[in-house]
Amino acid sequence: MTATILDGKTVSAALQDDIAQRVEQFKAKTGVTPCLAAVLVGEDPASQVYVRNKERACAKVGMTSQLFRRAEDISQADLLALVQQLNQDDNVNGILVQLPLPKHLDASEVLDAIDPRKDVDCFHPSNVGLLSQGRPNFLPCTPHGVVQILKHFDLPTAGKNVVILGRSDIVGKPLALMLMQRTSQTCGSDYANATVTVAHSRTPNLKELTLQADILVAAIGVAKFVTADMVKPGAVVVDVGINRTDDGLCGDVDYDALLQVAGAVTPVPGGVGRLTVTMLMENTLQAAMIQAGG
Ligand SMILES: NC(=O)C1=CN([C@@H]2O[C@H](COP(=O)(O)OP(=O)(O)OC[C@H]3O[C@@H](n4cnc5c(N)ncnc54)[C@H](OP(=O)(O)O)[C@@H]3O)[C@@H](O)[C@H]2O)C=CC1
Ligand SMILES: Nc1nc(=O)c2c([nH]1)NC[C@@H]1CN(c3ccc(C(=O)N[C@@H](CCC(=O)O)C(=O)O)cc3)C=[N+]21
Repeated sequence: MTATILDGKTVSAALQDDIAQRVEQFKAKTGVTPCLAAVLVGEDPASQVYVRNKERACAKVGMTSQLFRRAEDISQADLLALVQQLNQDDNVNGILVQLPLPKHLDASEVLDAIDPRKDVDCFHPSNVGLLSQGRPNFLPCTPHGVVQILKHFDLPTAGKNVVILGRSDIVGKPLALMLMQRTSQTCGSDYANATVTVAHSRTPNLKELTLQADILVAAIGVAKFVTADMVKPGAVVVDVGINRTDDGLCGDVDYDALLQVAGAVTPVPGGVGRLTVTMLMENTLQAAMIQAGG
């Protein structure tokens, strides 16, 4: 058996064409060009990849992007002041503060300071609350990207056992929230209604769990952690990991070995990461529309 490769590039290109058209219409109607501001403190490698690809994608769909690079040793007060400045800037529709932030900074305080209407990452407590209640304002980019890939390849989640490795606020937790709902805001009830298990570093007997998964999502940040013996034959494997190794970028799953076992698998690069960027473009357009009054 050779797994279907869930190519994120095709999915992303189709969605970006649609976003570009809606950006064009929005511009024609309002005269406003949606603008995304990203704040990058220090030099986290995964963030560098993200920042580069975001700038390209903004240009592609007809939006503007601004990057605010700050030194590793920026103070909490200076970073909060930057966020306030972007909150108040009417030309900025979306604000994204790259994570992780250096250890001396209080990330929660910084993320809480972002105007919820510009919170394109969906990190603000009010946006997370709305998401958990099934009435989201923004959908978090990476989890939304995972759902869009599954939809594109006609792999519904309803009634399926989904096992998510990782419980972070950026991937594992919001993805679990989305998939356990009765319906997905963008993809309907077939792309929700899963039975979700979330595993983490304190989960014993991980392999017993992963072997139960119809859909296995890896988001832990450990290169090639998921091996072929952990996957049920025919299962769908979604690899969210972005790890930099001597051989380039690689995900959290042993991709080559899994091709012989899984029914379908996302590559890294060229998988979920592409969709994260694209769903960020979608959220920036949504933010601009909300700020323009509907
Ligand atoms: N493709 C994309 O668009 C994106 C990719 N990423 C990538 O995804 C990966 C995960 O990112 P993120 O969620 O931010 O990571 P975090 O480091 O915030 O969280 C990692 C999670 O994995 C768990 N974990 C770590 N090691 C193990 C293990 N050996 N067994 C079981 N669970 C484990 C941790 O458990 P515990 O909670 O107990 O510590 C934690 O819940 C990274 O490679 C990151 O670069 C991130 C965002 C977007
Ligand atoms: N506030 C915040 N929000 C995030 O969503 C966030 C973050 N901080 N910090 C870093 C992680 C990581 N992340 C990636 C997104 C896209 C690619 C991406 O474009 N990946 C391409 C890479 C292609 C390439 O250039 O080689 C791919 O996988 O095909 C990678 C990584 C978002 N993150």
